[in-house]
Amino acid sequence: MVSTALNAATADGSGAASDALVSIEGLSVDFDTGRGTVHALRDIDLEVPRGKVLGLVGESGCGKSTLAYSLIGLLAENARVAGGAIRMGDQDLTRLGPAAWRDLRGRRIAMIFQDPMTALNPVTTIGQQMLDIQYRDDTSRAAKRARAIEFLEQVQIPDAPSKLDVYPHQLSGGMRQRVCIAMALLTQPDLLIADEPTTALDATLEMQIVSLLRELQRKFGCSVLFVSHHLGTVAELCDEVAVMYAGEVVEYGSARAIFHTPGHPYTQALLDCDPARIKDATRDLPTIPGTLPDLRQPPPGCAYRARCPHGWERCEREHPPLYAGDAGDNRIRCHLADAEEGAA
Ligand SMILES: Nc1ncnc2c1ncn2[C@@H]1O[C@H](COP(=O)(O)OP(=O)(O)OP(=O)(O)O)[C@@H](O)[C@H]1O
Repeated sequence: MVSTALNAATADGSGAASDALVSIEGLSVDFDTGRGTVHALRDIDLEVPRGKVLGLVGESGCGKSTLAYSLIGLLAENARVAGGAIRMGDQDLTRLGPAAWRDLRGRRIAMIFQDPMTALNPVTTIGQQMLDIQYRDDTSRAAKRARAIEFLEQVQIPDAPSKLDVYPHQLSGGMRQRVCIAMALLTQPDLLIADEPTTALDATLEMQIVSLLRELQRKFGCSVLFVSHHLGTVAELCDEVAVMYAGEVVEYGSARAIFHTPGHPYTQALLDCDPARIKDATRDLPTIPGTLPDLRQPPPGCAYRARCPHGWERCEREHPPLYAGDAGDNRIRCHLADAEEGAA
């Protein structure tokens, strides 16, 4: 079956009907700074498939968090949507005002953060915070309390009723992140955004949280946007993957295509640098030579050109569109994938 995330960007631009929960269409986001405008997202086309996990990977500074925060209306004050739309149902999220966002956020779209303390109020008990989230529900306090306990049990917190009375600092980091997941799922959102949710945890806890997320995503049927540096975690958890570079999506497709037949030289380089894939433990960890371009002045042509081992003159001159990849269910922003170029 063709991946749902691909339907909006069919090579011929026909935009076949798809089962996307969210369609990001030509989204561009700028940050205004005293030293110029940072073009953090440039013409992003992507779909978050309904009931699946979409992974977002790429080097630090490529725009992953900006994309994630765009989807929940939490961009920094100096951010500006410079173009495009984020469609969810009949709404364009880029046009929502504060009241509409308050209605949507936490109810239909929820987020878990890298540092659970970002989301938890340090001076309020876990129980009170979980009651507060249910303020819209027309149920008794006892029913809300029971639901809070039920969700703490869903995230496998032992002796859940007793945890309602504790403060966040009384829990371990792993337990705090479980509480955040319980709080995020409490309103049964359609979309859960997870921005590096396991980075602060050790490897064992990371795997526990990832398998918990997978189990809960299947149970609740929500869509998940999972932002991570850890390719192994993304491979474990995600159905589809978007690879970002310098504010653009440079490749996307099924996790199978991205990890087994990567088409973009940048995706290949990312995989080559993944510590989990390097068999020879005595070797120094390889890195991708060069640095991200200055996003105040993104280069014309291919943004990866200066670091790419394959680049040629066309890459400097012509910005590559998303071409269909060999895997059949991936799209690649690289002239190497241009079938006509190959045929020439
Ligand atoms: N508030 C801001 N003002 C100015 N520039 C910003 C702001 N927030 C992010 N940026 C810039 O936008 C670009 C994208 O940043 P973003 O945080 O989205 O990347 P990222 O891929 O999530 O990185 P990381 O993995 O380190 O979180 C970077 O060049 C970053 O410096």
